[in-house]
Amino acid sequence: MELKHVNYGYPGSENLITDFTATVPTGKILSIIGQNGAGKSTLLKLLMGAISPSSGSVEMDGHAISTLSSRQRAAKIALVTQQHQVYDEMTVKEVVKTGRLPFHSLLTTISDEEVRPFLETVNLADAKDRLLTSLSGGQQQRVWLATALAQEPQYLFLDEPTTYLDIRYQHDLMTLIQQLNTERHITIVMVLHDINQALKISDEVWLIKAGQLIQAGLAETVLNEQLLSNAFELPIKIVNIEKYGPYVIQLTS
Ligand SMILES: Nc1ncnc2c1ncn2[C@@H]1O[C@H](COP(=O)(O)OP(=O)(O)OP(=O)(O)O)[C@@H](O)[C@H]1O
Repeated sequence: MELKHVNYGYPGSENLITDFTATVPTGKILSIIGQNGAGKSTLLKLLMGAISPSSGSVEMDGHAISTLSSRQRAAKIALVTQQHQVYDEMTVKEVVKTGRLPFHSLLTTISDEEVRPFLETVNLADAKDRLLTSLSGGQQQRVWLATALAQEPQYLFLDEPTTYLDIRYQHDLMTLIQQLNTERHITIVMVLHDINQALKISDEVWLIKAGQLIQAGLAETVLNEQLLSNAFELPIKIVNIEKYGPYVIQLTS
């Protein structure tokens, strides 16, 4: 999947994404890093085909993403975001069944058996009959992940997946994401605010600033003091912690 010379501005706004060219590494974990408002979520929307570039192209397997129907896109790409539709009256298993809709015409034809493996993957099989709203924030996040996995995607996009999660859930989620990548060969694209998490989990990083790519490449190469200080306009130092590796610290008091 790649972006070629992409420009994009929201209707009525100035251009936001500027001449953006980069390739999503197939089968790897990619993190997009940059300041609030830099355009990270907009890049995910462009990659998903949810919005179209004003110029340039977004391609998957050599074809413009815009040529695929929304059902075809949903069978290849799944997204987990913080902005959820309201499903007040739905049980956990019913929510996960919505992830199977690219393969069915009606929700009612999807059996409980069909969604069980996805609930098991996120350790929520026992909660299948509970109302979504009765679960904690961290559990609900896992329901959304199960729903995305039910799409059996080649690409899994996660927009700030660790927001609202405690450090235990964050750790469990990152472990699960790594498993999905290594065992199911799902290409992962994540927007992350925690640079240390990105450094630990990502194969590659896109570092962006004001809608432009500063640098794309291997995580440990891109996440260096100079480029991070430039992207965030803050003094940043990277220290080496024994038995852990590089750790990014921000030097303002
Ligand atoms: N639907 C929209 N209509 C108009 N402007 C938008 C829309 N969505 C986002 N923007 C604007 O585009 C810019 C980039 O937004 P985007 O959500 O892509 O940034 P981001 O890097 O993901 O930010 P954050 O880290 O805060 O989530 C922001 O200035 C935002 O206000």
